[in-house]
Amino acid sequence: MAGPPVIIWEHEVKQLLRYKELIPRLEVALGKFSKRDSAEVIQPVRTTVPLQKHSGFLGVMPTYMENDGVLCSKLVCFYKREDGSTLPATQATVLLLDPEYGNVKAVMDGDVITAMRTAAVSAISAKMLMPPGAEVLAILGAGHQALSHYNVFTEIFSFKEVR
Ligand SMILES: NC(=O)C1=CN([C@@H]2O[C@H](COP(=O)(O)OP(=O)(O)OC[C@H]3O[C@@H](n4cnc5c(N)ncnc54)[C@H](OP(=O)(O)O)[C@@H]3O)[C@@H](O)[C@H]2O)C=CC1
Ligand SMILES: O=C([O-])C1=[NH+]CCC1
Repeated sequence: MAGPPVIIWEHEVKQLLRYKELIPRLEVALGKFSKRDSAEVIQPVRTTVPLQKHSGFLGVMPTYMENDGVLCSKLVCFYKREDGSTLPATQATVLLLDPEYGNVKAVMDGDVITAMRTAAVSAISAKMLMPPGAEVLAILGAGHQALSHYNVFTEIFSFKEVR
């Protein structure tokens, strides 16, 4: 069981996560969530702690998948930044725990996970809702989410133009 947690740094997460594997896994996880079966997924609504002095929030996002033996939580801080600020708008960490013993098995950089997971679920919903023959992808903003959405949408769909 125990032993120190593995630390998975940002560059390692980047190497390990691929949309072509992430999307099918998320589709399965979303399907399990929709079943409302607590042995499949327990995922309470995110708890947020206001960081008023810093115009931000800490979000705590736990999930337990009993049948898959997965217990984890994301911790994400997000902020309203001043115009022109170079500080990150969000910073996230994901903890993986052993559900039987409760020890932390892995501490993962959550920034790439946040960027890719969020874009991947947008792509999954677009697969279902996008009109066939859509030719133009429009993205508002040009930050982290814009880039990850650009990456996944251009990887799995064919657009003539991106605005
Ligand atoms: N649902 C989820 O799971 C997640 C949601 N988010 C949300 O997604 C959003 C983007 O996050 P992220 O990409 O990390 O943030 P970034 O700070 O990397 O990017 C934000 C972008 O929005 C632009 N922007 C800000 N204000 C305006 C405005 N008034 N009009 C037009 N553009 C504007 C910024 O432009 P400029 O740089 O010029 O200021 C920047 O390009 C945030 O609201 C965040 O909370 C993020 C992660 C996960
Ligand atoms: O779910 C998430 O990771 C976030 N929601 C808003 C900012 C980050």
